[in-house]
Order: sequence, then C-alpha cells, then structure tokens
Amino acid sequence: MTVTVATLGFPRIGPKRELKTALENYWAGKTPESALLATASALRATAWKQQRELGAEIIPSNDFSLYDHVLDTSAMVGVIPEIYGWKGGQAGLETYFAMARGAQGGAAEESCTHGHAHTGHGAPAAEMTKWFDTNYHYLVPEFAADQNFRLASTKALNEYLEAKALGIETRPVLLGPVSYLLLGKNTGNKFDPLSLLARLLPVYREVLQSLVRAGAQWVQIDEPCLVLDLPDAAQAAFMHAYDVLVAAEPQLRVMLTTYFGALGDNLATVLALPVHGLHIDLIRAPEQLAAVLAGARPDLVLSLGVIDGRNVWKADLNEILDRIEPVVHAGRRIILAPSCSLLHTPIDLERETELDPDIKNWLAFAVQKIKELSILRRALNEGRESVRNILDDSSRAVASRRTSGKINDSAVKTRTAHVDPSLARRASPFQIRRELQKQKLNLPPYPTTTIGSFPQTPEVRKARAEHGNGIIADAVYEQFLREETLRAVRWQEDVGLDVLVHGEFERNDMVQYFGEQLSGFIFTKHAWVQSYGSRYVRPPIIFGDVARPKPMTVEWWRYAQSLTNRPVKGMLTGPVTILNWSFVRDDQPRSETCRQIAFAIRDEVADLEAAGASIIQIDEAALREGLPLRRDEWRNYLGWAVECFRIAASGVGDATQIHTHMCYSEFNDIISSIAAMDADVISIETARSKMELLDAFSGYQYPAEIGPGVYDIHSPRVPEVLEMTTLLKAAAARLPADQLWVNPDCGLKTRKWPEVRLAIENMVAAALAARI
Ligand SMILES: Nc1nc2c(c(=O)[nH]1)N[C@@H](CNc1ccc(C(=O)N[C@@H](CCC(=O)N[C@@H](CCC(=O)N[C@@H](CCC(=O)O)C(=O)O)C(=O)O)C(=O)O)cc1)CN2
Ligand code: MET
Ligand SMILES: [Zn+2]
Repeated sequence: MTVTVATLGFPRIGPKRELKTALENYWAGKTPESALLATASALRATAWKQQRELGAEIIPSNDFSLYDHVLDTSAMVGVIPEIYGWKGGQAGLETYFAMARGAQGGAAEESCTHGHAHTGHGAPAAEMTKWFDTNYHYLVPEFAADQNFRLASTKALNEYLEAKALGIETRPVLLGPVSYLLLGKNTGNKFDPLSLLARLLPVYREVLQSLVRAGAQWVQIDEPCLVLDLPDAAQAAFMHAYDVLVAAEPQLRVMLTTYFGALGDNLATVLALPVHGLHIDLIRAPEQLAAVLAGARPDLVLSLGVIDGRNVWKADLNEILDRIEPVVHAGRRIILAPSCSLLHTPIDLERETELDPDIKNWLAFAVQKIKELSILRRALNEGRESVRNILDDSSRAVASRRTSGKINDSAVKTRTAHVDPSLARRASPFQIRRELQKQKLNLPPYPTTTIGSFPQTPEVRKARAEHGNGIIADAVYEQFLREETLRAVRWQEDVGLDVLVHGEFERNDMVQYFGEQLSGFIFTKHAWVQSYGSRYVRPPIIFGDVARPKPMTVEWWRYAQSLTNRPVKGMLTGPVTILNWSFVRDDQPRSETCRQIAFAIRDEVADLEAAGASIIQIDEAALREGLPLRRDEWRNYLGWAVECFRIAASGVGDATQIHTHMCYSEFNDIISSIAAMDADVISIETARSKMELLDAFSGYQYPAEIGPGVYDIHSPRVPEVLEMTTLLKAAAARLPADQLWVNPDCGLKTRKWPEVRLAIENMVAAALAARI
C-alpha cells in the first residue's frame, strides 16, 4: 500500500510577515480592502505551491486565516453577536474585524493612527484566549441560549475553488462542530453549549455539500478537544455529529484530526465514529499507536503525526521508520503528517543565514519538516536504500545534538543536580516579610503601579531595527533609550504613581530579550510565529544548558532608579514563562531546563537586590498556559513550575519585595499553587471579568498582596475614574483593603501614549479616591 504525505495546516503569516503588513496597513486606512485580499490570496497560492513542490500530496485549504480560524468558524456558522450589527448574508470584513478587534469608537486595536485616545462606546472585541497549551490565541465564540446558526461565510468553498483554479486539489480543513462548541462560552454559563449541536450541524452539512459539489474528495475535520478530559455528554455529541455528517455526504471522506496529546479515554468513542480516516499525534503521545492499531477498523486510513509540529528540531528519520515500517507492512493505508498544523512553527530555516552552522544542522522549520515527510515516504515506498544518505544524516544530526559539547555546561548541571530545599524558601514567612517591607517601602494604602512596559512606539522599534542593522551606533541607541526611560520616569512621578517601572524600552520581547542574553539559547532573525491576529513572536530556541554569563537588566534598572526617589521595580521574566514561550530542547525533561533558567534568574534577582532594588517583579504570564491538557498531569507540572519560581525568587532578604504578574489566567483550580509561589505581591488581569477572578483568591483566603487589574489594556478605550473606583470597591468587597494594589491588567507595550496617559491619570485618581 503506497504511503502518502499530508500537511494539516501551514503558517499563514508569509515568509516576510506580508500578512501583518497588509493587515496593519488596511486597519490604518492606508490601503483598500482589495489590497489586503490580494496579499492574502498571493500568500495562499505560494503556500499551496510550496507544499506541493516540497512533496506533500495532501494539501490543506481553508487553513489560512486573516485573523484566526476559530473566528472564521464563527463567521462560517453565523455566530456573530448582535452588537456587531451584522444584517445577515455573507459577513463582510468589517464585521469580521469588529469581532476580532472591536468596532469604531470602541476597542479597535491598531486602527487609530491619529494619536488621540478613544473614549467612545462602540462594540468591544470578542474575548481572546489561549489555543490549548500554545501561545496562539483564538477568539472565543459566544453563544446565546437561543443561538441560531446560518451560513454566513463561504470561505471554505472559496479557498477550495481558488486552489483548484491554480491546478491544486486540496483537502479543505474545518474546525469540527464539537470542538467548536466546546471552545465557546455562553452568556452566564446558563446552558450546555453542546445542547446547540443539533442546530449547528445543518450549517456544517451545507458547507460539506458545497465542497462535494465543487469536487472535494476528502475533508479534514479538526477535533482537538478529543485529547482533553471530556464530560460524558461530549462522547455522545461526537457520535451524533459524525453519524449525521458522514451520512449526509456519502461521497465525501472525512479525515478526523486530533492533536496536542493522546486520545486516552476518548479512544473508544473515536474508533466507533463512522469517519474514513483518523489523524493521531505521535509526538506528544507515541504510545497511543499500538492501541489505535489494535482497535481501528481495517479500512480506517491512519494519518500518523510523526514530525513535531510544535518544535523546531530535525527528526531522526531512521528512528521513525523503525516504528512505522511494521504498520505499513501490515497492509494498512497510512498517511504521514506533522503532529499538528505547522501554524506553530516558523516557515523556513534557510532564511536564517547567521545561525551557528552546527546548530542550524539540528533544526527544521515548516518547510524542512515537509521535506522530512517526503523522505520518509520514499523510504517506505521504495525502501530505505533509496534515501540512505539523507536518513543517516538525520540520525547523525540528532545524535550530534545529544552529545555536542555545545549543549553541555557542567557547572550548570552540577548546580541544578541537587537543589537544597532551602534554596526554594524565603528566609521568613510572608507575615514577617510584610512588616519589614512596609517599614522599608512606606507606601500608602492602595499603592499604584504599572506592570512594566510602556508603549513600544514605531520610533522605539525603528531605533532598535536601525541599531540591529548597524545604521545607528551602540551609543546613539543607548542614548535614545535613556531619553525614553527618563521621560517615562518623569511622567510617572508627575502622574503620581507610587512604584515606578523603567518602561522596558530596551526589550524587543519579554522572553526574547532574556533569551538573547542567556547561554544555551539561540535566536533567529525571521522565525516569526503568530501569537494573535497580526501580533507575532520569535520564540528563542533553547538548545543547551542555560547559564547567565552576566547581569541582564541591572544597568537599565540602575539608570532608572538614579532618576527618582520613588522605588523602581526590577523587572524580570520568570523561568516558567521563558520556558513556555521558547522552543525547548527535547533531550531532557522540561522541568530540568526550567530549573536551569530558574538559577539564571535567581542570580539576576540577587544582582538587582545588590544594586539596591527593593522591589523585584518576576513575570509568570505563561505559568497557567503551560498547564498540561490532562488533569492527571497537573500535579507534576505545578510541582516543578512552582519550585522553579521559588528558586528564582527566594535568594533575597525578607525586606525585598517580590512581585509576580500573570495575565490570561483562570485561577480557581490552581489557586493553592499560586499561593505556594509565595510572592509578596501578585498582579493579575481582572478588569474584563469585573473582579470575578478575585473570588478564587478570597475563597482561598490568599494571604499575600494582590493587584487586581482595573484597566483592560487590550483595548484603546480609556476607562473613566468612576469605572475604576467601582472595580476597586468590588475588589475591596472580596479582599481586605490593606491587601490591595492598584494597577492595569498587563503591560502597556501595545498601547499608544495618549491612551496610556489618560488612563493612568484616571487610575491614580481612582486610587486616591479609594484611600479616603
Ligand atoms: N513572547 C510573548 N508571548 C506573549 C506575549 C508577549 O509579550 N511575548 N504577550 C501575550 C500576548 N501576545 C503578544 C505577542 C506579540 C506581541 C507583539 O507586540 N509583537 C510584536 C513584535 C515584538 C517584537 O519582537 N518586536 C521586535 C521587532 C519589531 C519589528 O517588527 N521590527 C521591524 C522593523 C521596525 C521598523 O523599522 O520600524 C522589523 O524587524 O522588520 C522589536 O521591537 O525589536 C509584533 O508582532 O509587532 C504582543 C503580544 C501572550 N504571549
Ligand atoms: N512586564 C511585562 C510587560 O509589562 C509583562 C507582560 S505579561 C504578557 O509587558
Ligand atoms: Zn501580562
């Protein structure tokens, strides 16, 4: 039986971030809709052709998105809340981007280029949240109890036809109906979204029918929720959904795709579905192959996710063949594929011309991964001899990474080998530290602060780019940053903030900045990955033992503190967040890599304290995101993640105040771990939920101080004083007032100065009012 190669999705952003440029120009009113659509269409054409040239036979369509594929699904089935003013028919770009970014006069993110702040009341953007355990964010569908569904976008059909017109037969991708419902939320949690399934399915049938009429042979239906712990009702929902959809279009074949983990207790349900193919993730869950083979109908086509779609390492192709050859020889129809969509990997390693060649030889990005699949196919179809050299090269590359002198730092290994428990413990308990800190800092009640970053203006980005390209000298760049910092410090004093920040102007990103200064990391020039909408990140790559050759942030802190008598917070990214937002080596447990980073941060904390910092913030924005998808793995993760934070934070004296910050987090089910981090102050995102998130802290009688965000920084809308006073009252109703700080939800890097000035003035006024 001939083996074929499929991809499940390809990066959308373009090799040169063409999509970002096109979107931001369109939002700024600089280019018309037609220009955006032309760029999008050219990017799709390039991606299809490229995948074909690389040897993929089964190429997806409708994996592209202008913003987000879950939002695309909402548009497809007409889940468009009334506030967006949709009148029926095809949902246009205006409606689509209103949901993504808020509408005029409201919360549109990059749309206003005139430099003034919006205080209007248009429609706010839909809520955004993490896509499984990735740093990709999707727009949460919001269902009404009487939700009606109707076809509002023919994007899937259009893109299928667009590819066909280029002579490329594709397998359209849809987010499956059950995962779509499970990923949504309903107003007030008053009903089970799965109760909407029967009403949703007819729209899916309509879409499938249109695809069949256009000539589609197969569709790929993604049901990633099948790797989660599911309520019993979900099992029945899957059965019902696929009975209906498969029966509706008998000519169409359905490839059901699962990824990011093992099917586990959902396996029996999956194997009972009348689908024609099943994709499983053999990177996250290699062990599930045996169970799937044992239980799968003989005619079920198996798509094996053998190449890692979540990381950047070259695969050992011989090792994969050892596992897959027996399956092929047993006569089953096999498709080879990446473990998940390649959305989460950068596009092309060849664009990185400045990497250490030894390390570059260990890497594979999306393009290289498809090549790996086509080599595997050839080995399976024609025998390993036909590609012997390439196979052996891959095994050698992997072996050389495991044994390279570059990855090993014996001093680091020795230090992390035996962690004395006292290293992860502050000298005294919180109540004692608190008194010492009070005396030292002498802050008013409801102290005010911000989370760290101030606007990364085009001027800041331009200066950094010019510095990077050698157009401006080190001294000129540093002088520029000093002036930005000086202005920010003066302004914070003027506006009356109690605890200041230096503003993070020197940082490109809160993770990459540290990665660039730590050994064991390499960073790229072009390896962007989408985080949300037009916002991308270049995750650093951790290839070896991590050490801190020298202080990373002390000079900028020292400079900022030299300008003022008020305390300036030392500002660091925590070990768990650096780990979760990097590509991580796979030759040792993540916990071990995290511990190495924790020691590096611990040293930085010590240096900041020695330089005189009395407050040091260690951000752990990604702690919650790294939580395993299955509950039975939570304990283990939280155990080492919390320990790593404590290693980073516990080297200081009792009078030094440790802050941490977390955004995008649901705390209820992990509150004891949050408390176990033993930070003196935690700032969290609570403005959108109107302080409801604080219930977790009050219910638990969380002992330490908390800064519940009173200002939603994801929107350019400037909150009124009264709104924030109301939020502070809501916070004070839940927690003792002397535990409370006043701050925004998160850093202000994506905002503009005019918005920030007004919003923080109002925030300080709200704090003053609360003190009376
Ligand atoms: N890693 C990470 N993950 C995170 C967050 C985060 O802050 N970091 N925040 C949450 C939300 N996610 C976010 C992800 C990205 C951005 C963001 O602002 N990204 C920037 C890029 C940030 C960056 O790396 N900036 C670099 C490079 C900027 C750039 O594009 N420069 C131009 C040149 C610019 C010029 O000449 O004017 C170029 O290189 O071509 C810098 O400032 O130095 C963007 O897409 O625009 C914000 C939030 C969750 N996950
Ligand atoms: N200190 C960081 C900032 O203010 C924390 C951001 S959390 C995504 O930007
Ligand atoms: Zn944040």
